[in-house]
Amino acid sequence: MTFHILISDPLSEDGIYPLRQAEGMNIVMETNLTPEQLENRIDGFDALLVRSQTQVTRGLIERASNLKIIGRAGVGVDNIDLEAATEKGIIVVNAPDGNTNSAAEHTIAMMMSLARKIPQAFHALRNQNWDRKSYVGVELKNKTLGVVGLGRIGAEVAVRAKGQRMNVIAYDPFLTAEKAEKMGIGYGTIEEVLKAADFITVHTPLLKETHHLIDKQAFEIMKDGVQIINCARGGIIDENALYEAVKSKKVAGAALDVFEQEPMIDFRLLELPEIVATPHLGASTVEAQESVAVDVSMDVVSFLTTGTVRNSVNLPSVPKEIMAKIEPYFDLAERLGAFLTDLAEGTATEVNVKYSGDLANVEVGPLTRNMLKGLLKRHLGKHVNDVNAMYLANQKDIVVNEQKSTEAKGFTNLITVEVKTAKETRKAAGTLLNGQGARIVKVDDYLVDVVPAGHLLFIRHNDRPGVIGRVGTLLGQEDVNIATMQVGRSNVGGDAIMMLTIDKHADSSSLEQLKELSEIQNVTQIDL
Ligand SMILES: NC(=O)c1ccc[n+]([C@@H]2O[C@H](COP(=O)([O-])OP(=O)(O)OC[C@H]3O[C@@H](n4cnc5c(N)ncnc54)[C@H](O)[C@@H]3O)[C@@H](O)[C@H]2O)c1
Ligand SMILES: O=C(O)CC[C@@H](O)C(=O)O
Repeated sequence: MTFHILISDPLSEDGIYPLRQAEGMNIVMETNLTPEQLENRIDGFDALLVRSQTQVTRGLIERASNLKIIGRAGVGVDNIDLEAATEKGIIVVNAPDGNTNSAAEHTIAMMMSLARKIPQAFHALRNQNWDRKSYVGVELKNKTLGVVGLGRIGAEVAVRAKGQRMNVIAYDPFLTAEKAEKMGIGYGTIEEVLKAADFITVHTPLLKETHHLIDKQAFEIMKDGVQIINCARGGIIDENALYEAVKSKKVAGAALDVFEQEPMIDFRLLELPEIVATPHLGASTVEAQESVAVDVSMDVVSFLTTGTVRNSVNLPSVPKEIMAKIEPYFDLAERLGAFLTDLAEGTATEVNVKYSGDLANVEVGPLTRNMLKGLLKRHLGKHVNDVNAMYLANQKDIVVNEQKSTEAKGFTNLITVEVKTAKETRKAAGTLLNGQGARIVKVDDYLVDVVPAGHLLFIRHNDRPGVIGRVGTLLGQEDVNIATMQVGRSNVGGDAIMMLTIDKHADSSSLEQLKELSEIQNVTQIDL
């Protein structure tokens, strides 16, 4: 089998070694495509690898009929329409750690350039202007650095700033007093940080909540003569507000690596002598580029060949040791979902899944997603997968509830799925028998023992003598061979069920004839 991989932004050749080395990978590197050319090119590719330049829009995703995975060689995924990818069942992976050090070093380099006006002085010197008066800087020592967003990069910047003997104060919604104390830094609300700092550096992702986090009001509460660094994402700082704040001398200087519109940046900003800038170079080191490309290439190979990834953005990652425990149940969960979608009449409105016994102590989200995949696939088609199953269930207004219990009714593990539709509520439970594979052990309130595979007939009937014989005879006449049969009843002469495994799919006329037999209430065929 060959997988087709398109790389649309420049990636380190050493970094894509895991892709080159893996078998069956057809790698196409086209890094100069316009958005229109990319839309025309994408169809047929299984994987797309990008950095921050390629805009992976809904339009592009819609044209990618075969795309399974998008790899972002870097951290920020704001250039990828995550909702559109999730909707289409495309997994998005990134490389969250590979460029942390480079971005932190770049931030410090930018802060020092700003403090000592190095780019401006160099520019003057290049123009043969030996000017020492205009470029008097300030020391970092004993100044306060305000860090907004103390994640991977923010924390590395804080550590390095302390090395410059700066006082560091940070704001991050997840920053605790213990963590701040351990790092030897102060912490406060965003307002407290903005008020206290001589230098401010932002390290949040660009989200709805962080868009223009630093706006006109934010500048107003800062110290006069504050200096600002943005090596995170354009858009966190409102560029118009920054322009005005620099013009009015409220802000003494700003160092920008990222811009609201890249590469078409607002060049007005660069006309201000107080601003130093680089063209999104935070991660542009040999080491970072190799590292992020290796990370993302490894995840792409792993996903295409084994279906597992380490750094998914739109699918919760499950630790390896937990995955090893739950993976054997994936197939059972999916088959239970498929079984119930055939068994229950009407459209599902609520699905309740109960995990019992051994499964009560593990992360079961991936099992629920597999069950939903089985449940939805019948009606929504093959594109339903682990990535979009929960999303699609929400979209279809299906309420999904998970429950756990240590009590498994004599089984070591049990998955019970109850599906409610407008017409009825149906239930099935399955278990994984040690060494013998999966079994459905209960349908509604009847105990059974059926391998959840192949063609099944579930028949409800009145418990009367001769019904089983008539069903067997009719199926024989229709050339449908019965492989196994289970029977059960609520009480003598009451409601009863038959669960048959048959060797081939029974055609609709055979099913109609079965339904017409006396004492038969209902016949459902299930193909697993
Ligand atoms: N310039 C570059 O080339 C470059 C390179 C790498 C990363 N980045 C960017 O740097 C940023 C940080 O990356 P990271 O790897 O440290 O991410 P991260 O996820 O480790 O850290 C982000 C932090 O921001 C915090 N945060 C979220 N909303 C916040 C808010 N409203 N106020 C304060 N804090 C908030 C989060 O809690 C988290 O701790 C991202 O935007 C990333 O895209 C840029
Ligand atoms: O691709 C790049 O060089 C930028 C990467 C950086 O912005 C990131 O978010 O990881």
